[in-house]
Amino acid sequence: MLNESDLISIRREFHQIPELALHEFETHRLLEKKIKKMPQQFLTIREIGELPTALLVKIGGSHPKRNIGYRADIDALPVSEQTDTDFRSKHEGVMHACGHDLHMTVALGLLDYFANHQPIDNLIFFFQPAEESDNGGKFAYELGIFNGEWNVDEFYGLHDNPDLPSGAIGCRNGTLFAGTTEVNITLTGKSGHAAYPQNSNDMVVAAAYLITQLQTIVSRNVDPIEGGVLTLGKITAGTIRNVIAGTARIEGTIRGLTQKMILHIQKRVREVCIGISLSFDCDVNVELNQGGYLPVENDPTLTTNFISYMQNANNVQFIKTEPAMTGEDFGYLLSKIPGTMFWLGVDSLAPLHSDLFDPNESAIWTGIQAITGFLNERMTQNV
Ligand SMILES: CC(=O)N[C@@H](CCC[C@H](N)C(=O)O)C(=O)O
Repeated sequence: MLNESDLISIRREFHQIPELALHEFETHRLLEKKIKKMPQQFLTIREIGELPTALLVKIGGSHPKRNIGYRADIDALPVSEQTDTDFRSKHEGVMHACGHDLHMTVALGLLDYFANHQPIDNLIFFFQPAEESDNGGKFAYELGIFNGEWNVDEFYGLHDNPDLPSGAIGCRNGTLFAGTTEVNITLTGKSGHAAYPQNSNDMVVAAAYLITQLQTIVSRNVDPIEGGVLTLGKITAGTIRNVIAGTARIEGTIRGLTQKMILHIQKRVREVCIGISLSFDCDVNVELNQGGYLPVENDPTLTTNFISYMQNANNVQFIKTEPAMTGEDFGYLLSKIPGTMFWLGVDSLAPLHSDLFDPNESAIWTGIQAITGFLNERMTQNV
């Protein structure tokens, strides 16, 4: 069986080979390599042709009453790692800045445990591509991969949390994560010579005003008690200092804990863009709902059961958490299959998505102990 040192080494292997959504080929191969080293008596590996970097693994139970699913996302982010660790990313411009390397390692630890200790129920592990973008979970579900003998009766999954103590389990009933909408805005004016601004329509200036006005939506049009987020994470405009940019592109994301709030922010984004179009006499094209994620809604019954176990387990530090404005495409799977998403504390000084993100690896072993304990308890229950 894998011990804590083995698992930390595995995490570091994954950390060095981060890959973007739907391009997790090296990661897929490493997952397969690790899984094939485990006892194969109860274990079945399934490839998915239309989603080649995904992996499904079933552990056959001794007296199965249900199929319990566990999901780990496997993709990374376009971030240039700035940590000075000796196992930093070998893929320039790509980093596991959201801790999905740690998610995979916890899942492998669980899989290894149950490959060595046959569970009562069937367990189905889903190593999922494309959480950060491209809706990997929804794509997989719509392929029908959970049909037939691979159906999942209840689904569990975690996300690492840099603000919780290492190894702590955080959770709440109801909404855990926000819903999201990706925002793409293209401004089209008229390019020209830097020395003759009167003959052009400068989209750098229009974009600057647009961003400033968009950032009044949350501060002036949203109930601060309910909250909402509009982040404009990427802007591209211009090619060189002495050419006036005829186009600009802004990419961002909307977050809200209710669909009503998300639609309200979407409406204001469109209205502000119309205003800029008029005031700068330019075309402003707005694309919304690209890759939007549903809020993560925890199933009341299963989550009450999960929280009850974690609150009473001797080896678990449980923390009841507030809703978060992070998105997670696990929200789609939980809209189809009841289950629970929860946090695993990793005590990182740098936040998620930071180029200095550095989770405490002790969380891996602690998390695996807590989750195996919960799953073993769950499989003895007749509800
Ligand atoms: C846990 C986490 O960081 N999730 C991502 C999900 C991204 C959703 C989508 N691509 C968007 O940007 O809205 C997050 O940024 O919260």
